[in-house]
Amino acid sequence: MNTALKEIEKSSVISISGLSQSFNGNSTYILENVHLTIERGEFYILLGPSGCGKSTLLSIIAGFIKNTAGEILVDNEQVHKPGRNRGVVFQQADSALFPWLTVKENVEFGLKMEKVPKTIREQTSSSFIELVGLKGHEGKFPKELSGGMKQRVQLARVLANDPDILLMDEPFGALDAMTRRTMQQELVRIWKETNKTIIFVTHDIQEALLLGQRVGVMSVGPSSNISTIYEIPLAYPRDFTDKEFHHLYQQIQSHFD
Ligand SMILES: Nc1ncnc2c1ncn2[C@@H]1O[C@H](COP(=O)(O)OP(=O)(O)OP(=O)(O)O)[C@@H](O)[C@H]1O
Repeated sequence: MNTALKEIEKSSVISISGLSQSFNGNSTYILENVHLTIERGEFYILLGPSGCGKSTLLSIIAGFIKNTAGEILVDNEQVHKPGRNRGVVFQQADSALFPWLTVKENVEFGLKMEKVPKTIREQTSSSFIELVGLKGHEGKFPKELSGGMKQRVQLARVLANDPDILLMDEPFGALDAMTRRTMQQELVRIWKETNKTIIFVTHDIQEALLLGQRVGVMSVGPSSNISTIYEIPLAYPRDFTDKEFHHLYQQIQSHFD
């Protein structure tokens, strides 16, 4: 391997090569020959039509699913199970949060499992509850919260475990348009404040362009892979009425026409 390539591999936090996936011994691959390199601190979008395999790819990176073929390295180690360096945020906060625990208890759950002392748990939950904008709601139960607030709790709980990488699977897909827009703005702020690496799955081109530094467009399945990668040169906060935004939107849309 040449020196330049070695340098890229060293700085990349995720490196996927020749990855393929089928289920139940089926000869049809859902994902076929996927290559992907993600840099530390990057905000990367996986964009593709429904059913192309976005969630499957994210679950492989999370270590929930073992890939059928190819190689996946996170922090230069082969992935074969979930790890503390990866935190997952799901679309449905309702199934991710514990309904019998308060906001504070939900956020502290992982730390409690790790036997982190109470005072540190409290300091950590308090700072992440503040970061996601839920100060004053610590004692509420999930059923007392709106959809957007529940997603904030899920995010605070994942951040409290301090993973380097956030894997987000259409986290705002179930929210109304206004809440979704607020959450997108908040996520960019939180990403900037925490320097996390984010891989964010969506099928919404506007969302992809509002959030990502790079957008990996997945082809229609089966045998899907990342067909084109767009570098998004727009500064944050992004404006979807911007001319360049509109131009990029149309370029990406043309993959699905
Ligand atoms: N555990 C599984 N067993 C069998 N097939 C599966 C399994 N998980 C996913 N699939 C199939 O793999 C394909 C990709 O599914 P996946 O959920 O990854 O797509 P997606 O792009 O995330 O879709 P959406 O945007 O609708 O959530 C689908 O055809 C799905 O039926």
